[in-house]
Amino acid sequence: MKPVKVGICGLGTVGSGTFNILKRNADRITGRLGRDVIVTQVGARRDNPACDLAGVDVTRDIFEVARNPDVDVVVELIGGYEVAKELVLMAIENGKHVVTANKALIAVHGNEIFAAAEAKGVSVAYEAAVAGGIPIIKAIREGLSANRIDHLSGIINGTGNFILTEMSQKGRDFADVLKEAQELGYAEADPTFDVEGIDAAHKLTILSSIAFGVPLQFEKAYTEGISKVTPEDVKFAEELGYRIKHLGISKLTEKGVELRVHPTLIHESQLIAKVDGVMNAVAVHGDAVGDTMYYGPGAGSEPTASAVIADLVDLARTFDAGNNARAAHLGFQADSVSDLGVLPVEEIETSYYLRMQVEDETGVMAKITQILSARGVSIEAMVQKEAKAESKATVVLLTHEVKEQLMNDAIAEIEALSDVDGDVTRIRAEHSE
Ligand SMILES: NC(=O)C1=CN([C@@H]2O[C@H](COP(=O)(O)OP(=O)(O)OC[C@H]3O[C@@H](n4cnc5c(N)ncnc54)[C@H](O)[C@@H]3O)[C@@H](O)[C@H]2O)C=CC1
Ligand SMILES: N[C@@H](CC=O)C(=O)O
Ligand code: NA
Repeated sequence: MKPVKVGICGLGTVGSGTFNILKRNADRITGRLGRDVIVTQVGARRDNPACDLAGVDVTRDIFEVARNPDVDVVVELIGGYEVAKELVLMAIENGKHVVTANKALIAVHGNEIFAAAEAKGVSVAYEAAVAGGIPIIKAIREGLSANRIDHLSGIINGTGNFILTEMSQKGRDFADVLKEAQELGYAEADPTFDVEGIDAAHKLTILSSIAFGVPLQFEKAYTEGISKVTPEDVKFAEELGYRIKHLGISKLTEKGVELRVHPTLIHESQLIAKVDGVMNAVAVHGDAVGDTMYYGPGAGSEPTASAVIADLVDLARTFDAGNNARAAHLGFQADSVSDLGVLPVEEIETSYYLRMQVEDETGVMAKITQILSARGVSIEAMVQKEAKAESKATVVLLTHEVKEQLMNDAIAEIEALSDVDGDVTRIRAEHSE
C-alpha cells in the first residue's frame, strides 16, 4: 500500500517528539497500520538539534506544507490561535486531513474548523489536545458511545499539577517549579495559560462537548487558576485530610452544563488526590458503564507525540472511506447537538474551604457560624490556630454543599464583620470525586 505522507508544522517540544517517534518506531507503526507513515516535509522556523533532518525536505514557510501535493496529513504543532487557524483552514481547503495538539485552537475556533473540514470531506483529529498522552478523546467519543454521560472531572493541566505537587510534597516555591516545568517542555508558550486555568478550560470545553453533545462554549467556562493557592492553604487542607488539586469539572444538569475550572479540595482517600506531578487523570461517569477513570502523562514531548501519532494512524485507516466512517468531530452528528447553555457559576452547588483571620476573642465564631447557618450552610470541619499577628487567630472551615450565590453572600457578610481581617480565602471542595 502507498505510504501515508505527513507534513509536520512546528518542530518544538511536540513536533520533535512526533518526528523522532515516527522514525524510531516506524516498524511498530507500519506493523499496526499495514502501510508506512513517512514525513515528506517539515515546516519550521529553525532546525531542532533533537531531530536528524538529513534527507528531509525542510521549509521555513509552514503554509508551503499546507499546499504541498506530496502531503496527505498536515500536523499542526505551532500552537497559538490565528496563524494556526489560517494554516489548518488552508490545509483543509487543499483537501488534507489535519492532526493538531492545539486545544486553544479547537476550543475557540473548533466549530468553524470542523464545519470547514466536514464540507471538504476531511477530518481534523485532536487527541493530543486534551490530557496529552491519555487517549481520552478516543475513550469518550468511541469507547463510551453507548452511554449517557452526565459527569466528568479531572486534572487536565500537567504544569499546574506538577507545581501543586512540588509545593505540597517538597515545599518548593511556585515560581521555581514553574521554571522547571517550562524547561521540561510542559508549559504553554505563555505559561499564564497553565497557571491561570485557561489551558484547562480549553480542554474541559472540548471534553464537555464530546461527552454531552453540546457546542464548544469556551467563553462561558468559569476559569480560576492556581496562582493564588498558598503553601498555608495546602498545609491546612492536609491537616483536614484533603489535597488541593486543580480540577476541571463538567456536569450535565437539566438547567444547563456546569463548566468550571478551579483549585479544589479532594479528600486524600480519593483516587484523583493521588495523581501527582505531570500526570493527568479524567473521571467520566456514564449511565451504562458507571464510573471510569483514565490516567497518564498530561504533557511532555513524547507522551504528547504518542497521541499525535495515534491520530495519524487512526486517520490513515479511513483515508478513503469519508467522514461517515470516522467518529464525528465533536462525538455527535450535527443534528444531535443540543443547544444547552452553560450554567452561571453562581448556580453551582459545592462544598467550600474557607480561611480567614479573626480577632482572637470569644463570640467571633458564633457570629460566623450564624451567618453561614442563616443560609443553610452547615460546617463539616473546623480548625482554629493562633495567627502570626498578636491577638489574632486563623480559622479554617470546611462546609457542606451550598449554592455558590449563597456562599458569595455569606462571605461578603463575614468580611464586613469588624472582627474579621481582610478577605476570606475560598476554595471549592468536592466530596464525591
Ligand atoms: N508541550 C506539551 O507538553 C504539549 C503541548 N501541546 C500543544 O502542542 C502545540 C505545540 O506545543 P510545543 O511543542 O510545546 O510548543 P513549542 O513552542 O515547543 O513548539 C512550537 C514550535 O513551532 C514553531 N513555530 C511557531 N510558529 C511558527 C511559524 N509561524 N512558522 C514556523 N514555525 C513556527 C516554534 O518556533 C516552535 O519551534 C501547542 O498547541 C501546545 O498547546 C499539547 C499537549 C502537550
Ligand atoms: N501546558 C500543558 C501541555 C499539555 O496540554 C500542560 O501543562 O498540561
Ligand atoms: Na489525549
